Amino acid sequence: MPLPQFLVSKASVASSSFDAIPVIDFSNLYSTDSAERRALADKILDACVNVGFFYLKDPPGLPASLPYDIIEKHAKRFFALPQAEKDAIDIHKSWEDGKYESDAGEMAGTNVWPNENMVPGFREGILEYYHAVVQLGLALFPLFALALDLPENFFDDKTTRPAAIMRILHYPPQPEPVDGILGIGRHTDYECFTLLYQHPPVRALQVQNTDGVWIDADPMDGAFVVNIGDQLARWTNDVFKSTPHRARNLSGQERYSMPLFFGTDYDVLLETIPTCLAPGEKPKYPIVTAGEYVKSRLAETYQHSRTDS
Ligand SMILES: O=C(O)CCC(=O)C(=O)O
Ligand SMILES: [Fe+2]
Repeated sequence: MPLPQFLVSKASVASSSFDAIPVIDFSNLYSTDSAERRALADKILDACVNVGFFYLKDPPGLPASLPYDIIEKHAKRFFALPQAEKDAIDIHKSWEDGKYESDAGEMAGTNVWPNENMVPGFREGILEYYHAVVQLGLALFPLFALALDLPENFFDDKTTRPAAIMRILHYPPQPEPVDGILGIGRHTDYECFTLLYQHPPVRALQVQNTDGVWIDADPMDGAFVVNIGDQLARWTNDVFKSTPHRARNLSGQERYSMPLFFGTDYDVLLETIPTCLAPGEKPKYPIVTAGEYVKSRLAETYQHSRTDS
């Protein structure tokens, strides 16, 4: 059997660190034309190898008004509720060890919803949006596979009930540029990839390049931000970069965002994909299941709050 071709030799690896987040047009995401799919996968490969982030622009079937309306109609009303109402569904109270393995289907763990009378239509609106973005995320797996020189169906049997956890985040204006006090400090995501909606016009997200410089990833009309998480980095022996990022709201206005974190089924082994190893190169990471990995990272995150490291 021929040795798999080492993927990085095919990607165009940049000679210097990135200074902008690449924008990729996804209007032909559902194209069945193999040349168009290859061209899209090549752009994804380039972004994942060199940056670990890209803007996913103009996805079919997901109008920019959908997430916009979710924030305007639902999220703003939810965050404006009295603190006691929000405390009742605090994640520290609802998260229980082991719940991540729940067979609930689309959600990992049990969802806890605010009282319908307090935010009418919240649950229905959020679920409609959630399912639309899950469809979008599932359509990315075959393209990541293609980018990695794997059959497009490589992830199919690994994403039969994938982890797809959505958060709705509210960042009150941050008075001072002090890391770790408000906002999210420097971190990497721990699933395969994240699809992030940022509510315009507030700027807050920054991505750290390999020179340590923070590059702005501002909200862009009609575009989601996609970033590679640690699971895909492990799987690809760091050929795909899981790049540190942070969000600091220094705008003086309220900021809202909605990340959706996509992982594989929790029993899937994260073992190095052969196309990601140069001849003679050894895998960097011990093999663990996706579930063990996420569980250990979640435990870390919720024991300590997220702060700059
Ligand atoms: O709100 C943002 O822009 C980023 C959120 C984020 O990085 C995260 O939740 O992991
Ligand atoms: Fe993140």
